Amino acid sequence: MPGATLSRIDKSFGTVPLFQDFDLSVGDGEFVVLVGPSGCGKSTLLRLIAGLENPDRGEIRIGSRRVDRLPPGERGVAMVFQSYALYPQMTVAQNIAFPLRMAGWSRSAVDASVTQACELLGLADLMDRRPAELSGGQRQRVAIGRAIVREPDLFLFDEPLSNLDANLRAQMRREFAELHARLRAPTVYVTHDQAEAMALADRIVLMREGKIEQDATPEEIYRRPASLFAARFFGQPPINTLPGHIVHADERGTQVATAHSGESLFLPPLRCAPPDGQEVVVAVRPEALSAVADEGRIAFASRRVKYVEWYGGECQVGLGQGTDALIWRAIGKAGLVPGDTIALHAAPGDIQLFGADGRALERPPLPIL
Ligand SMILES: Nc1ncnc2c1ncn2[C@@H]1O[C@H](COP(=O)(O)OP(=O)(O)OP(=O)(O)O)[C@@H](O)[C@H]1O
Repeated sequence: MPGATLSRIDKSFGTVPLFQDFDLSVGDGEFVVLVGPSGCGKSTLLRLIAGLENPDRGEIRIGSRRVDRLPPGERGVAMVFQSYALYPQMTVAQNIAFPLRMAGWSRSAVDASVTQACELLGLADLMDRRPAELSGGQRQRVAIGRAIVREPDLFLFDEPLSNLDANLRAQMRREFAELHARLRAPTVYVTHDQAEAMALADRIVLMREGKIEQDATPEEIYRRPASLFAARFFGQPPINTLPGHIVHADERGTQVATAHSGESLFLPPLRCAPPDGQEVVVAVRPEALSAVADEGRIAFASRRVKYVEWYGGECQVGLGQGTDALIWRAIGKAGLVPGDTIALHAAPGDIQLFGADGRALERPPLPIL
C-alpha cells in the first residue's frame, strides 16, 4: 500500500506557530509511532493528515495523490480515536457497516466485508451486540473494524488503547501488531506509552515543540538517542546521567572523567574530535550496569547503596548522592543492603556522551545485535 508524505508544512493557531517547514514520510506498509510530551503537536499532525485541520502552507500526499485540499472523506484515511465513537443504538455489525453504507456499497458487499472484519478481529460471536454490552477492548476492536472495512490507504490512530487497563492494553498491543503484520497498511499511531511505541513501531518519531527530535528505529532511539531529551524520554527508571569532561579524544579512543567522583572511563573513538576539557554528560541505562567485571565491560563507578527495591524478578538499587546518584536495575535480588559499597561495570558501547547543547557526541554506527 502507498505511504504518505508531509512536505514543508506550516501550521499556526492564531499567532502561535506550531509547525514550521515540517516534513514527515511514512513508507509503504510502515508503522510509524509518534511520541512526545503533551502539546508537542502529535494530535494536530494526525488531524492535518485526516483533513480535520488545514495547514497554512505545505503539501500532504497519500500515496501519489495530493490530498491537502480534499475534504476528509476523500482522502482515503481512516482515523481511530481514544474515545471509540461508536453509535450506541447500533449493533457491532451495524457500527462496522456504517461507513460502507454511507459510501453506497451494495448490501451483499457490505455484509461480506463486515463478516470478514469481524472474523479478523475476533468479533464474529458479538456481531449482534450493542456497544454497552461489550468490554473496552471489544469496543476498541469494533472501532478498528469500522476503520478496516473502508480499506483506507492510511490508518491514523490517536492513543487508541489509553482507555484500557494495563493487561488489556498489553493484549490489544499484540493484536495491533498481528493485525498490522496481516494488513501491512501504512499507519501513523500516536501514544503516550513508551512500551507501546517500542513494541509496535517500525519507526519512532519523537516530537518536541512542533519539531522532530529524532526519527529512528526503536532500537536506535533507545540505544543511540540523538539527544539527552530523547535519552530521557525512553526507559524506566530513566537513564543515569553524570556530569563530566573529555580528558582526551583521538582515533584510538575517548578518555572521559566524571566530575564529582572522578571516575576515568576509556570509551570507543568518536566521529567528532571534541577538544580536551570539553564538558559532557555521561549517560548509561540502569539495566546496562552490572556487578560482573568481564572482558566486555569496563569499571564504571563505585557507590554506596542507598536503597534496594525488590519487584520479584528484578530489583532497583539506588546508589550515591546528588549529582553522583545512580540507579541500577539488577536481575534477581542483587544481595545488597543499604550501606554496602558496590563496583559497577558497563560495556563501553552502552555509555553515551552528550555535549553541553544536549546533543549526542557522534559515534560510529550501531552494531547489529
Ligand atoms: N484548535 C486549536 N486552537 C488553538 N490551539 C490549538 C488547537 N489545537 C491544538 N492547539 C495547540 O497546539 C499545540 C499542540 O496540540 P496537540 O493536541 O497537537 O498536542 P499533542 O502532542 O497531541 O498533546 P497531547 O499529548 O496532550 O494530546 C498545543 O499547544 C495546543 O494547545
